[in-house]
Amino acid sequence: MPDTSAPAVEIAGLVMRYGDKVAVDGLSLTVERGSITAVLGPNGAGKTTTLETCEGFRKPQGGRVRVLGLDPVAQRRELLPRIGVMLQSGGAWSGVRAEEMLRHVAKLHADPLPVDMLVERLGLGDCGKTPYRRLSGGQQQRLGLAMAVVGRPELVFVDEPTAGMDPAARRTTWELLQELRTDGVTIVLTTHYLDEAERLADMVHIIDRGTLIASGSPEELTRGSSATVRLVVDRELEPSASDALRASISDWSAAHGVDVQSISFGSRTLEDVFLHLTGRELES
Ligand SMILES: Nc1ncnc2c1ncn2[C@@H]1O[C@H](COP(=O)(O)OP(=O)(O)OP(=O)(O)O)[C@@H](O)[C@H]1O
Repeated sequence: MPDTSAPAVEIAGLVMRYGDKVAVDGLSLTVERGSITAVLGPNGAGKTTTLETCEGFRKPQGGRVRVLGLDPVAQRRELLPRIGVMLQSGGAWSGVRAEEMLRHVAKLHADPLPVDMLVERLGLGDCGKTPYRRLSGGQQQRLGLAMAVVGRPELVFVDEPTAGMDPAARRTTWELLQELRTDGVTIVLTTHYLDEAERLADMVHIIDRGTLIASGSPEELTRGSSATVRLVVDRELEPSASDALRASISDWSAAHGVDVQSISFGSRTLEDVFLHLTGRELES
């Protein structure tokens, strides 16, 4: 019987190397069931390597990984029917037509989602007869996502799901991921897009150089401390208004003996969080 009480993913002290290069350096994190969890980090942070280890494509060189309570390498046959995987690229034969590929994958599953519904939902109708190699990058991504979810998995791993997509395709993809979560599917995605993590994820794990540097909901991570005052107004301020505000705050602070360390207009974002923690920009 599957263990339904175990977290969706448990990673404890994971170490992964390529030769001398340490790609994942003692990473520990947990993914709760039914959540959308984003693993956020810059290029080369170790996101894909971590995902590939969870998917059973790589064996941990140190530490322990459990997915739905199972060892992804030793219990791969048991795990595979319960997870969906969207790779960063590829995953289909170059000459196969998009819809044909999806129907083929659907047939591998006991109770697949209706292919027509997925084709329609992901806007793949126009390119259903197009060979895979002629699809645009965004279309290949959407087909990859459809292939990952067609088997009604409990847990889906998606690597950079919207990389290279136009804004409309990104929105469609986000909506589909949110619908899956509503249906109880757990989603683990990697991204280096801050807005994607902020808009979509219930939980964000920020990793850098193979190590976890912060975890929390987007609200928790961007909240700041009680020493941070955030003023939200209902319209854009003209430059003169922010000058006047600055002057008033400065007068008030002087009168109350408060030392204002910084005033910023606009909110703290995950980019600020990353910069604060690492001293580097995420999307450089
Ligand atoms: N097959 C490989 N051989 C050697 N080094 C590798 C290999 N795959 C990844 N690396 C290195 O391991 C580190 C982590 O790579 P990984 O792809 O896991 O990071 P990532 O966070 O997914 O990056 P990206 O956003 O660019 O995909 C990087 O320094 C990368 O260059």
